[in-house]
Amino acid sequence: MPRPVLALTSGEPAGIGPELTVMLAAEGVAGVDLVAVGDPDLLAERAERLGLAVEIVPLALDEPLPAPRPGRLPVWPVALRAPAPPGLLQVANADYVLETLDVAVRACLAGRAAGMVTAPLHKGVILEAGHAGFTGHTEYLRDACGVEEVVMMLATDRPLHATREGWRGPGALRVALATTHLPLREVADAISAEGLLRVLRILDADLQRWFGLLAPRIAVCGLNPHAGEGGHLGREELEVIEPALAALRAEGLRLDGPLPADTLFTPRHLEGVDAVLAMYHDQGLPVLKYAGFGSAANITLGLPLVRTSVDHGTALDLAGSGRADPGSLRVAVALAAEMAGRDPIKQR
Ligand SMILES: NC(=O)c1ccc[n+]([C@@H]2O[C@H](COP(=O)([O-])OP(=O)(O)OC[C@H]3O[C@@H](n4cnc5c(N)ncnc54)[C@H](O)[C@@H]3O)[C@@H](O)[C@H]2O)c1
Ligand SMILES: N[C@H](C(=O)O)[C@H](O)COP(=O)(O)O
Repeated sequence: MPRPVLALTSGEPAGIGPELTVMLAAEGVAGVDLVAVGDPDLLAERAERLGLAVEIVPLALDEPLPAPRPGRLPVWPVALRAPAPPGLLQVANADYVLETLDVAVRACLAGRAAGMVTAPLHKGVILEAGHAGFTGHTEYLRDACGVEEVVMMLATDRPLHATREGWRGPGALRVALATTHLPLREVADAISAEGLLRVLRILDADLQRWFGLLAPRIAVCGLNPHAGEGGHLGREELEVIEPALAALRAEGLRLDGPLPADTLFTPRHLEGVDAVLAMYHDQGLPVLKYAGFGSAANITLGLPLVRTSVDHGTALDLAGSGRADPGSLRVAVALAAEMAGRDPIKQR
């Protein structure tokens, strides 16, 4: 089987993305043709700063890739708009970051890459550059691919309580989100039965498609403490979540809940569960990151392409220091390669 080509966008240029990219290139990735998307001079500078011997090979999208070897990094070039010293965000480089995503999407949709892996970007600086409404890769890729709904899911291969096979197997912890990046004040209003139907259908379908989990079992969190305490602590469970789950059960989905989130994330309740749907970002992701920060990956479900990402942000405090841990990037690349090899449906 040919090695999958993966496009690795190097992320916010002032953050740790460029140095993680060259770290990975220096150590090499078995079984994958990794092509960075970013500024070749920036990547060369970060490699030199870290004392890494990395041969940067700029290429046009349609040029053949050189034979992969540790220390060689093919790059689909995108030019920085302004110098990018580590740790110092430049509004002028927001368009550079978005262009790297556009190039990777183009490569995937044209069949040049089997998937994309993204190093972290900085949402704030992209908003400051005038891209109103920007909320992250997830929704940007949804729009770039022309689909209506996507789902953010993080998975870790080292869950705290796992006893078995990691993120590939039944011991994995996978947490998907019903809502992503919005102020907490707006969360309750953003949860609708229609939205839950869309999210859970995508989650169910893509756990099968990308993870090979037939008839996955999904545990759904309530929104309120104790899942609303029978309506005394909020009525969203009774009026929104339960009706949506009932409709989906009638379609054959295997759903538990809505369950109190605090006890759902305990070993006994996670037993046999393939994924948890949390109602909002900080209901689900702190648990996931506590269990596996540094060895987890972020996956966008619902896209016509493979996209994985790291479990962390731009870490401006570490940028340029060489102290950032490339563990999550390794996991994101390995998972993207596995997903690309599994997909039986090339296009939705
Ligand atoms: N995939 C993504 O693009 C992504 C993911 C998360 C956050 N972000 C963005 O990153 C920016 C900064 O977010 P934040 O400060 O909340 O989170 P962060 O992950 O950048 O940093 C949180 C803490 O974790 C540490 N850390 C992060 N990555 C590390 C690594 N690889 N090795 C060692 N330590 C690491 C940092 O030094 C910091 O102390 C924000 O704009 C946020 O939106 C992007
Ligand atoms: N919520 C994600 C996390 O905490 O890791 C993250 O911000 C990434 O979001 P995008 O993949 O949409 O950029």
